[in-house]
Amino acid sequence: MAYKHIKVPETGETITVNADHSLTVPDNPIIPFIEGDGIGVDISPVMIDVVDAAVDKAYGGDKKISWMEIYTGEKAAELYDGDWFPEETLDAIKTYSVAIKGPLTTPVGGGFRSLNVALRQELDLYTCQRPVRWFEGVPSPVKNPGDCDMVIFRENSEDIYAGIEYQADSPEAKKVVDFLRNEMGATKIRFPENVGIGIKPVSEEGTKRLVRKAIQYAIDQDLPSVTLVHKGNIMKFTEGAFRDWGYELAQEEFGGTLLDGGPWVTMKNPRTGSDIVIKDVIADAMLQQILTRPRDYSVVATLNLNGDYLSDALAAQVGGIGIAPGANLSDTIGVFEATHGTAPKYAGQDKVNPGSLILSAEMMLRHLGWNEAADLIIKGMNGAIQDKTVTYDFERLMDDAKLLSCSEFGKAIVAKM
Ligand SMILES: NC(=O)C1=CN([C@@H]2O[C@H](COP(=O)(O)OP(=O)(O)OC[C@H]3O[C@@H](n4cnc5c(N)ncnc54)[C@H](OP(=O)(O)O)[C@@H]3O)[C@@H](O)[C@H]2O)C=CC1
Ligand SMILES: O=C(O)CCC(=O)C(=O)O
Ligand SMILES: [Mg+2]
Repeated sequence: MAYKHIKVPETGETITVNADHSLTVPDNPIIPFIEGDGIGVDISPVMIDVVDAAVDKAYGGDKKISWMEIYTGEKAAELYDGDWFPEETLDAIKTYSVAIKGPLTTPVGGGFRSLNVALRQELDLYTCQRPVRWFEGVPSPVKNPGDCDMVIFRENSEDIYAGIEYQADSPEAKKVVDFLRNEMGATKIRFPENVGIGIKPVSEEGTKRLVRKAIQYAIDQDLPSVTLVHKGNIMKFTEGAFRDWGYELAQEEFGGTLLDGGPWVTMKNPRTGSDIVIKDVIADAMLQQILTRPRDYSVVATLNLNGDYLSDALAAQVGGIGIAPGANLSDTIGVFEATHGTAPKYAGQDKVNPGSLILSAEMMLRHLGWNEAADLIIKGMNGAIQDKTVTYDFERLMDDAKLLSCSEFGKAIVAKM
């Protein structure tokens, strides 16, 4: 395909997705990357260097990634005459099936809607998978950070992130308010004359496909529980329905049965025979449970906004969003990205922790089946942290640590592979 600004590497092949959604990965796959805004310029090149070193060391030159830059955000706006979200970026991700991205800026209160959310929606990347684990030696605000070992499955395509919102005083908001009051009998809009309105769609299909992924992950990794996190006591037909559909799915598709009359469900792992409990926790209680009883939680399935909050809260428990990775997944496409944003005050200073994006790449390598290279990244990360050669975010909380720049930390990881 001829692109306007994307340069397809001269060497490299396309990853193919098979009918059963498995991947056929050539030894020299083309992988598109978005550098990202803000600190993207710092962390993306370091991620690429670390991944290249891990792949080279693991396979002695038999495998190699051909990186292909694609554009969204500020760099796209410059290249594509003000188009922040070029169509050919989406085309490239669809063609090459696996991509990785740096963070993208979203203005608050007005301006364009999130490009990150738009990517997830346009490509139907309905699962946001964010593992939360502690690396020995990483400074943490809690006493036993190692007790926190969870994987968040955040629904990534629905909820208030759908962006159906009407500004206060706009004709649209007035129309919706009139409809709600006059046709739906809504009497509890406290200030109907001057109110912004947001709509929160949550569907059975959207919920079940996410919870299915979470339960399947618990089966594949032989984990003891899946916790549905919701605010269903207040938002009964959206968050409450999420819980009910989750329990329903566990029974209908995974042979689960009610535990002591319900609502919790228990099921056998069909692979290992061990018990998996499907349980639920209301979202506010969950935010204290993760601090007081983290060992009770393993896989977490939740809605979009709860998942956003939980991701950063859990990341803080194991050392911060400097090492919080993630993947956005559809059934056929994977776009890997850090949990953090563009941290604009640090942009271009070669200062921040590239760990989140590097660990997102580590997830990407496992997605490709390149586990040997992924293992080397973990080994390198562990080694650099144990040597106390770290970026500012860890150094400021550690005794006797050596402060490294973003790029130096990447080199320290490579040296420890
Ligand atoms: N997926 C994406 O692309 C995301 C994009 N965003 C966007 O990013 C922009 C900025 O958002 P903001 O709320 O400030 O959140 P950020 O995650 O960008 O930054 C918040 C704070 O987190 C810490 N931090 C972030 N990244 C790193 C890192 N790599 N290493 C070390 N510390 C880090 C810094 O803490 P400290 O000050 O303590 O050093 C930073 O000030 C917004 O436009 C937002 O919409 C936000 C989240 C995700
Ligand atoms: O899109 C954004 O700007 C923020 C997204 C975000 O916070 C997240 O995905 O965790
Ligand atoms: Mg977030």
